[in-house]
Amino acid sequence: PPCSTQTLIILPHMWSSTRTLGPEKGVIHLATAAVLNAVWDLWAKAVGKPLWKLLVDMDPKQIVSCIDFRYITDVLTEEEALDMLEKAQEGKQQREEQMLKQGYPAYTTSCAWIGYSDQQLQQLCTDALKSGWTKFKVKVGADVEDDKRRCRLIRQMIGPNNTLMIDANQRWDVAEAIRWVSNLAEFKPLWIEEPTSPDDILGHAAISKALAPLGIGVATGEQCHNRVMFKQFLQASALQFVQIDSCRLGSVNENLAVLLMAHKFKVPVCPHAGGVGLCELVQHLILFDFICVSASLHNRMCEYVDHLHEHFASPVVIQDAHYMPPKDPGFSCEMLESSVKRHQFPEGEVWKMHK
Ligand SMILES: C[C@H](O)[C@@H](O)CC(=O)C(=O)O
Repeated sequence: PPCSTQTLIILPHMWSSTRTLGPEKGVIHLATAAVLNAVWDLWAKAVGKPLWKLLVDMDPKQIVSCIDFRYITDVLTEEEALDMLEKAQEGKQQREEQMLKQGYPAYTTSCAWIGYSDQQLQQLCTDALKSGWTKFKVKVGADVEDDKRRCRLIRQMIGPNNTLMIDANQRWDVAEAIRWVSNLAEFKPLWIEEPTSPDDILGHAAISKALAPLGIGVATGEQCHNRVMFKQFLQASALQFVQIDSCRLGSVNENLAVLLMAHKFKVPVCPHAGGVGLCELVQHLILFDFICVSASLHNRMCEYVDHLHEHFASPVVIQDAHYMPPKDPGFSCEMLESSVKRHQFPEGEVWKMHK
């Protein structure tokens, strides 16, 4: 491969040299993550495997060697991680075959962005139900009466047995979040996503405790910048759904640490994928999670949004609301040259059109 495992081990430790610009957060962390994601893409391409298969075929010791355990050994040691991975070897082949056959369950965010008219909601929901979707996420937080109307509309359309989640994108303070979500409890959301600041771990814990009697969980993670924050969210029982992001965390390496910590705390991972290319990348990580870590699909689902896939050389394949495992070698992150050219700032035609 273009880089040995050794390289993937050393690179995370390079981060410590940029600690004044982070550490392990902000643009430095995002940029380092992008470089490492590219290295994982090259490695998978070099061995002719989609990344999920490269990870699944790796020995547990090799997986563990890619993880930086600094700052998380109080909840997950290298020995515990290895033990978990070795235990999950049992049934691995069957789970891989299950994924190849049925794919990984997904939910859609594409029916209910804030600002859609009721007619749009109804049409998009109708079309999604016809395509086999059973899990729907509704954006909330602008106006509580508007949220009630939209959630009522969606719940009426999808029925009582399908799954509804709500997402506030960090809108509220803690008390406001509890009040607002309690007003939406009648629609039985499985989770409230990003109810408050993504940095407020104890705030999430208070919201989680207050909403538990209503059967509503807390989901967060798309803006959670590193494994140390996820560790504390898990320690504080501040979330019931871990929403890893393939580009926010320090690449595959740090996502591996979070998948294992979530498994240790028995908290399901439901990845964030609401931005360009995020579906393409994170599908690899959640396939690895099911096949080699959690071995469970209970309360687990990967986000899907239906935009911008046309810009990728290996766009996601969704069948009956499931992510079908990628077949092309790599991390599915290669963008079409034509798309890159058109969107190149400031000479690309997309920019010239708006002059
Ligand atoms: C586009 C951003 O990722 C965000 O707005 C989407 C989001 O919060 C989600 O998909 O969840």
